[in-house]
Amino acid sequence: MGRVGVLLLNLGGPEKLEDVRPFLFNLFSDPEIIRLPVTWLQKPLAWFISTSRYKKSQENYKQIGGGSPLRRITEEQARALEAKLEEKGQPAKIYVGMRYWYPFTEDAIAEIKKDKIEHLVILPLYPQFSISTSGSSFRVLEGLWEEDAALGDKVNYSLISSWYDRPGYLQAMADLIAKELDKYENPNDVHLFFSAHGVPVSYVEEAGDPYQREIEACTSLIVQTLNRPNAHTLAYQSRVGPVEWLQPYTEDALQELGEKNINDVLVVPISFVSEHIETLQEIDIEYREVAEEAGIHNFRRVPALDTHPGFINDLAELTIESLNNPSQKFADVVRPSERLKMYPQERWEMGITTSAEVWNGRFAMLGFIALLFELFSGKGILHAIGIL
Ligand SMILES: C=CC1=C(C)c2cc3[nH]c(cc4nc(cc5[nH]c(cc1n2)c(C)c5CCC(=O)O)C(CCC(=O)O)=C4C)c(C)c3C=C
Ligand SMILES: [Fe+2]
Repeated sequence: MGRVGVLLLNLGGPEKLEDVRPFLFNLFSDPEIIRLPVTWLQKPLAWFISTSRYKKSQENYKQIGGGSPLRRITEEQARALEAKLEEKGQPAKIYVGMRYWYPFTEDAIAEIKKDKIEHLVILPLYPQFSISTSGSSFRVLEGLWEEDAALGDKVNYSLISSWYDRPGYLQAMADLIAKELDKYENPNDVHLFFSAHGVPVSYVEEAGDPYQREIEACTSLIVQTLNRPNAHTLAYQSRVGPVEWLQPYTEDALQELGEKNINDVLVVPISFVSEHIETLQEIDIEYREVAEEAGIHNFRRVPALDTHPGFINDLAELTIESLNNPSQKFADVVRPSERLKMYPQERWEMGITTSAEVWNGRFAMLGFIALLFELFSGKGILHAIGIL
């Protein structure tokens, strides 16, 4: 076999407070995150949302030390995987490609070309597939392959779309949970609270995203592997915007546990394998407050896998299996139809409803864009009637 590379895909995160706004702009420019009926509105909308959201988001990053640890942890995972592959007799160079911040996926591919890699394993660091995460990174890669015939000719790639059911990963998760459970006075009485990152319902119901199915299957498999008598709940966190996301929402599920007088809750984050803002800030700070208010006073969390040896070993085995077996290609991966509007919600309801708010938002945005246009061009209705 010729030169082997592994491309680890991840979301990326702002490393400094000044990065937050351009990071959010990149995120909301992605049509797999927000899709509008007219493509030319995508960038103005991304500008509008990132501008209105970044201060609040900066406050959250301030609470975790001023930036995301995602790049550092992903690079540590890359080094650990490289060492494990070497140990297993399958040397490979590992690359990190982030979707919304440095090092970008495009830069990783430029390195891969420069290094003359012949076999590339594309491995997203998301255990479950979603159109909004692995799917979005695959789209970027597919575009690069289409643009550059030399890539297709020289780099033989192997795509892994999800791996939530791997026994090594499940065992690593079960080990982490068991270790935390055993720190409680009565481990069997602790309620396990699986918290997954949410996605809008339309992704699953209209675009056919397998994410919810994979999250549910993953939760059941972890519970089976753990093999303890603890009760458990699955809920979805990190909702953004006015549309309906997967339910139950984490805050509602915590409220419900509080009403049932459950005091010992252990949160298990399952959509992501590294510590990041949604574990360190959202769960550890925001949801802890929600839990306290709901009467849950012993609220703890299982740490993310990061460079857990069993997990890294499983990634190495997955890489070797993928090199030896034919795998999926970009065209095999679930994608929404180009015409599908994934946000905001389309169903109309009367009264002060989500739909009404969405339409208000749309009109406000159009008005805002028209105002910007007038300010820059000096032409328009406000000039005509003498207001500007
Ligand atoms: C499997 C994990 C993730 C899914 C699914 C996902 C979907 C998704 N996310 C947003 C909006 C935001 N995500 C943000 C940060 C963020 N998202 C994930 C993972 C998933 N997102 C991670 C790991 C991170 C954090 C990176 C870090 O900095 O540590 C943010 C920015 C943070 C904030 O301002 O709150 C936004 C916004 C949408 C809309 C979406 C599905 C459509
Ligand atoms: Fe997200």
